[in-house]
Amino acid sequence: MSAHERWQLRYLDGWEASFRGDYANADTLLRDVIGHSGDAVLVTKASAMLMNDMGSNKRYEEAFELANRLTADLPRTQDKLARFLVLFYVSQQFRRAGQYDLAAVYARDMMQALPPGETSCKPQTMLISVLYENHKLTSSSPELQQGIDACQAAGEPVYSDTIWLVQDSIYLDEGQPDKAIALLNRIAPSIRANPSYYHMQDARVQLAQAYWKLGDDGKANAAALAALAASHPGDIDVTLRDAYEVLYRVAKKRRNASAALNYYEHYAVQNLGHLNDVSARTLAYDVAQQRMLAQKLETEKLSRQNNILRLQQTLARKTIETGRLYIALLLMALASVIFWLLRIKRSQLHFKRQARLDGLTGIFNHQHFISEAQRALHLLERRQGAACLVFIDLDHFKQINDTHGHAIGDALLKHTAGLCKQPLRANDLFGRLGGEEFGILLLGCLHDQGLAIAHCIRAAMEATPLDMDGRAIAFSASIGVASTQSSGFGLQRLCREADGALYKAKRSGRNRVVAHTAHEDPIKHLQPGNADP
Ligand SMILES: Nc1nc2c(ncn2[C@@H]2O[C@H](COP(=O)(O)OP(=O)(O)OP(=O)(O)O)[C@@H](O)[C@H]2O)c(=O)[nH]1
Repeated sequence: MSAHERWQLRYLDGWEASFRGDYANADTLLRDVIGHSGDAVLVTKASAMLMNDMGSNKRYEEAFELANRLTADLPRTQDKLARFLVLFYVSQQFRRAGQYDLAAVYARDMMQALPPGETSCKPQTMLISVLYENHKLTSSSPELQQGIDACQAAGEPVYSDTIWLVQDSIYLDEGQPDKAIALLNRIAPSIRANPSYYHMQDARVQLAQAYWKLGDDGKANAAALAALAASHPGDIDVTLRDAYEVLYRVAKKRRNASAALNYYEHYAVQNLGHLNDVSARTLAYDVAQQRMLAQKLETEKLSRQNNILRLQQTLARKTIETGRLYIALLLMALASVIFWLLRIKRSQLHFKRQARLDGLTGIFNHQHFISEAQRALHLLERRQGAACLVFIDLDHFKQINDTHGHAIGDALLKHTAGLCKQPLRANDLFGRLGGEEFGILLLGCLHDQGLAIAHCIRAAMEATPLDMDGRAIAFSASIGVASTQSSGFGLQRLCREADGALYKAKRSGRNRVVAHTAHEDPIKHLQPGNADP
């Protein structure tokens, strides 16, 4: 057998044990199925069976709690047979507790989805029992005949007998004992053919009651005694109570006081037992309902707490998200501030650089050249280095301007700057001192080296006229040189002496280099191309 088949068999064993009245064994088997089979349908069927057994064993509280669980699970119970069983036993359970409206609802539910092989016989029988106990039937109610027809058509004689016995009780309640006897006689063969302890007892007691009402004390007595004889010792039930009542009344009528007292005592015991049972069932139902309500309230409380927790979590998440958003915004703001600061810094640097440079030639302007030269000389002095200051002034530049125009003059200034740069090293300083005058500070350069560079520049100018659309514009420059070796590191002095040398170069005929010398007659006019010794 497969695992499923083994559990199915275990459930059937439980059912059989229950049917036999072996409730202890049935309890074990059914609980095993409920706890371990893992089969939802079997679990539902076994639970319904267990609940019915509990009811039969007067374990009402457990039975009602199980009933509540089963009814709560009903919407999820899809299997038709399992659902049918649950409804059947639950309806019976609620009827026992006097909850007739609920019991009727479940009995009617049974008819809505009949499982294969089932008819409306059982649900109708259940409904008739409920309606009868709720005093909602008369002997002419159509439900009775409809139920009997359904059960006869379905071949369910036990259930037909149940309905007939209900009808018989109604005849007795309505004061029609002759009809009750006639009906009992009519159904007696069926009851005998399908013996059920409860039906037999019901039939005997109802017969006793009917004969008593008709005044046939002998037959009433005999029927009641037959019911007692068939009962189990210690049984407490409503039929025995009714049987003792008939016996008591007959004995009393016969003025048999001791028998009457004896039967009355039995009657009282049965009646008390019955009443106790009824109140136990009602109480158990109430307790189960209260527990369910308490559980519901607890569940609602937990669910409310869960909702609060969920809301708190959502709030915390939102707070984190908002925090992240703020951080992101802050970072973005910071990034844009940094970006703008960098841009500002860049343009500041650009403007600063622009402010240091000469707009036409791109070399240092006068002011920057002087400040840089000062700084460099200061450093050089500490290192005991040497430098040469070279002043260059274009010759007759006014004339060039006048002859060729101011634009050509500008182009020549740029051309001059380009030529001057050629022999310079990276750390040499070069600036435009104004108009057509340029200054160069040759760093790390001895007097002779400076002179050689100055010659080189002058020669380059002479040899490289400005080319303007094929027109060669010749030009020259006069150059004055001063060296730290003879003039010291003071810029002012250096400038003065370089300027003096330049002046001498101009005065001695231009296009030449003159070096400042410390001798009394330092001026030596150098012819173009000749170096100052
Ligand atoms: N094109 C142009 N001319 C300028 C600029 N700055 C000054 N000049 C001109 O340069 C000329 C300088 O003339 P001067 O100081 O008389 O000197 P020079 O004509 O070179 O004569 P010497 O220096 O004695 O040889 C003036 O005509 C100025 O207008 C400039 O940026 N561009």
